Amino acid sequence: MPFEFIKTDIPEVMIVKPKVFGDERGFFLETYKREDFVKAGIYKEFVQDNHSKSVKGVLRGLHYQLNPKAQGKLVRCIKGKIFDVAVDIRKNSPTFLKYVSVELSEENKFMLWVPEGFAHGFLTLSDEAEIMYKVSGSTYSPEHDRSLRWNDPEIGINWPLEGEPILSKKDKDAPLLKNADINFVYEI
Ligand SMILES: Cc1cn([C@H]2C[C@H](O)[C@@H](COP(=O)(O)OP(=O)(O)O[C@H]3O[C@H](C)C(=O)[C@H](O)[C@H]3O)O2)c(=O)[nH]c1=O
Repeated sequence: MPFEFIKTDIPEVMIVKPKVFGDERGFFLETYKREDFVKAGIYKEFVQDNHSKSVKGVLRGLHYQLNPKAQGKLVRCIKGKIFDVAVDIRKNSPTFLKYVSVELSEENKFMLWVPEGFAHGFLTLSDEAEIMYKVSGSTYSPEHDRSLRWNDPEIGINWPLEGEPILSKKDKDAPLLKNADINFVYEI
């Protein structure tokens, strides 16, 4: 099995550890294989691939797209290191507002599966970091794109910050949860 699916404190959120084949030339790894991910319960079709680069201290998030354009994300860091976070924002979920955080890096090659119904964000820990992530469910829909304040005390993410983060205007002005537009409902 080329992937190890590691459970987290939130059942739907998984850390995916790919099998890395190293040799004197470098390395090879499979970064996605539908049959293995379906077996692990990640069955939604991927419809878009994204790639972003950030300098140290950049914090992107917390972002999500509203239903019916919700997105799942399979995130990996191909250069540098990030502190990646998935927050459960599904109303009446037993893990509502709980979050999973994990360091994803060029080194560890770990991936984080962020399902629909979760807000996603990350802090850039290395001088530069590049992430590539597969998106399931819906393609980008600006009308459904939403932000949630990165440091909302109701969520209380313990970001490993060294000073103030570098934020986009959208993220600086993001609403707190109590004012946010969220329409995810937990389904058994
Ligand atoms: C997300 C997205 C953005 N764009 C355009 C819209 C803006 O003109 C520009 C930058 O967008 P934004 O500032 O929203 O990029 P991020 O701050 O990296 O947002 C992403 O970062 C967090 C961590 C996420 O999980 C989401 O994928 C996404 O919200 O790219 C597109 O054309 N397509 C897209 O799918």
